[in-house]
Amino acid sequence: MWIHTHDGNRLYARSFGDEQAPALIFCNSLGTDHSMWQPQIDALSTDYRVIVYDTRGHGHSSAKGGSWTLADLGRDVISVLDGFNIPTAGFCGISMGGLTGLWLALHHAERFNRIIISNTAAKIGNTEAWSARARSVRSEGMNAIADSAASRWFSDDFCRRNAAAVARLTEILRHTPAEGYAKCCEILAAADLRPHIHTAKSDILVIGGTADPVTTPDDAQWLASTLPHATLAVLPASHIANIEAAEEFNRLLHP
Ligand SMILES: O=C(O)CC1=CCC(=O)O1
Repeated sequence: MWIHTHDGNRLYARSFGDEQAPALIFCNSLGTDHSMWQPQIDALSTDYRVIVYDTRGHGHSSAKGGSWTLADLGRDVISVLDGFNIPTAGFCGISMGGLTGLWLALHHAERFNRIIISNTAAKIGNTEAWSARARSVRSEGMNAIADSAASRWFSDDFCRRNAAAVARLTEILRHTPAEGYAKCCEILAAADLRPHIHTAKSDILVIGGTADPVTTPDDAQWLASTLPHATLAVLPASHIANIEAAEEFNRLLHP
């Protein structure tokens, strides 16, 4: 299904499972697409209506307009729910998708009956590095960033044992439109929810990865101790914990 956003973009979205089942919407990380949630689609769509979509600028979704903000990513989630006529849902987002979940907890808490944020932080990385990455993909293309992705996303051991799965995800990054990726880097350069998250009213499950070099276990710990209503789970994984520790991740979502 195509979802039209408030600012003229078009999002590619899919629904799996019984339309009457409780809805759970997933929000992907930078440089990936909806297919990163295949382990969750497989495990959860028997009991949930699983909604996945490609974040703007990624996969089949468009990358129109001037600069974007974290609010645009959050409003896109609401547009997807509205497009499927879903009044309330669970939300699960990873990395940039997790930061989007924090924004939703602050601005649209009434639409979510649970919020799960994985491998994320209230401020991911630093502003200058994201601006430099945006400049680099615009001028050099996606190859360099794709060649180095596996070491940011997965542990060495997981890469050795799961070369095909790792290659699949890094090829998605290689084929992500540079402009869409760059615009999302600029969102991350500007987004900083550290001053605000103490006001969040939602119950939030924070998932970290023991070996995550991007959003570290300390970031997860800080989130869990600063959010007023949070639970922390740290999985044996690097940054893309929903794939590297898929079984444990699914157990947290479907206790
Ligand atoms: O640098 C990466 O590729 C990891 C990452 C940072 C934010 C995000 O969504 O993914």
